[in-house]
Amino acid sequence: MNDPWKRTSGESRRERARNRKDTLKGLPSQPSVMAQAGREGHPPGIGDGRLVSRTREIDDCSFRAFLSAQSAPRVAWATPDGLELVGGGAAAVVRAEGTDRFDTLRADAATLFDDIDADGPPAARPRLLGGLAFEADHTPASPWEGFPAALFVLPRVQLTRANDRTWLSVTSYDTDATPESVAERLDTVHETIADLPMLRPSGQRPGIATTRRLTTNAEWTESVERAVASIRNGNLRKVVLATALDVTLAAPIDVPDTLERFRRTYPECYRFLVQPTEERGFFGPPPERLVRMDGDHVATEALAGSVERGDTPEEDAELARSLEASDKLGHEQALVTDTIRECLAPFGTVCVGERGIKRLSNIQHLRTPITATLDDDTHVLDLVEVLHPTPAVGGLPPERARSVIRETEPFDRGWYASPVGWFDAAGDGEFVVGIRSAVAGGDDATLFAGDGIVGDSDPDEEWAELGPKFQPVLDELDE
Ligand SMILES: C=C(O[C@@H]1C=C(C(=O)O)C=C[C@H]1O)C(=O)O
Repeated sequence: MNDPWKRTSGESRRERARNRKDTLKGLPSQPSVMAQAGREGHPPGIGDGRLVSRTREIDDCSFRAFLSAQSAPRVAWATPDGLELVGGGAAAVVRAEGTDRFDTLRADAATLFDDIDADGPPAARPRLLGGLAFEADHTPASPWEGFPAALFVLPRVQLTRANDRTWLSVTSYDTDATPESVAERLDTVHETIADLPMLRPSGQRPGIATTRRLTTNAEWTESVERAVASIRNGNLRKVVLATALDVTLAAPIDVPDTLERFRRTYPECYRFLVQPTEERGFFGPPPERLVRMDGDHVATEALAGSVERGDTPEEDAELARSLEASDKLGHEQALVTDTIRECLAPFGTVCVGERGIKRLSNIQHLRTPITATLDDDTHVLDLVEVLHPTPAVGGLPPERARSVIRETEPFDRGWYASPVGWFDAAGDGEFVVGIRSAVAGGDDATLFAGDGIVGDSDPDEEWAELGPKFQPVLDELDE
């Protein structure tokens, strides 16, 4: 039988979306596209709504104040090269569970974006923002309540900042959405923006009452030794083992404020927030791009292998040299580069750049830039699906590493180390790897940090390497 989810040669993305949509109409399952702009209790089903988005350029304003004023779902996205998005409420939510979660996302997004009516510049075009859990069979238990296996939000109201310009967008997905009604709502929201204070980050950190490592030093040592033995006897080549840190805060966390402070402390990193409910948000300043797709151009990177920063420029350079000279770290990082190249090869021509150093405020990593030119019509989710998890956060062989992770880690990774980002109606988008991150709300935060383990890893050295990976979020929680 013809499988409507698989691409047949010569079929364009638009045709594929149509075919999938036809298939979806016949499916008895719960619709995963929920329109939430309309009257309560009567969301239009898949394909019933119409996506209408209106955008206008506005004077710059405080994105932090805007984000704070929004009710959940709330999303934020900022790139080191200057694109910033913050959104609140949902015109629509696309969610998916299980092993076919990427198929569901692509199909439902195609339905949502079909027949789209949007004005405004490309920077402010409608995007679905969100992410996925590390594992497809993820179930949202504590601390991940509200986070399904995949969730993307098309914000009802959104601010966009790019090239020193700012836009406000209002979007609706409803049976009776008209350009006029959405434009009217844009007027109303614009008036409220004018009243927002120009908030700077307060510098007021919540403070830490208690911390609890979910893996003890002894357990870590045992896990690393077991992984090393597995690697030495040839069952495994690399596995990234993570640890979690439960933090009880002295006062409730202000996530928008925390996020804003990363702008100054980690300017070379991305910043993101995915907050499906009022209770908890997943956020952080990750340094690592999973993939960016713009038309037929793809950019990604292999980031792995770490060393601390030095106190002086000389010490810093010396540490960088030791990173570049280390056979162990070079091997650990080369596995990531080779795997990414192999994953992308079926999609087009891959070009692996020269390995260098990525310096963050508190750590340095080996980094190889990788680009590709696509042969064919591709959706960024196709690339996310083949790349996640790269051996920078999973391991090799992928399935064996995943089962080692599941058997070893005494906590749920949830969305940690997972793809977080956005995609648009054309299937373009950008995703980071959700590391240097935490899930937090009220007085609780859970932070995550992981390390690549290879045949000559030393448990104590790897344990010491976890500290700098908790540090970005931990520093912002501590008074
Ligand atoms: C897994 C993490 O980071 C990853 C692991 C690295 C390593 O093992 O050296 C370096 C960068 C990241 O790819 C993390 O920060 O939690």
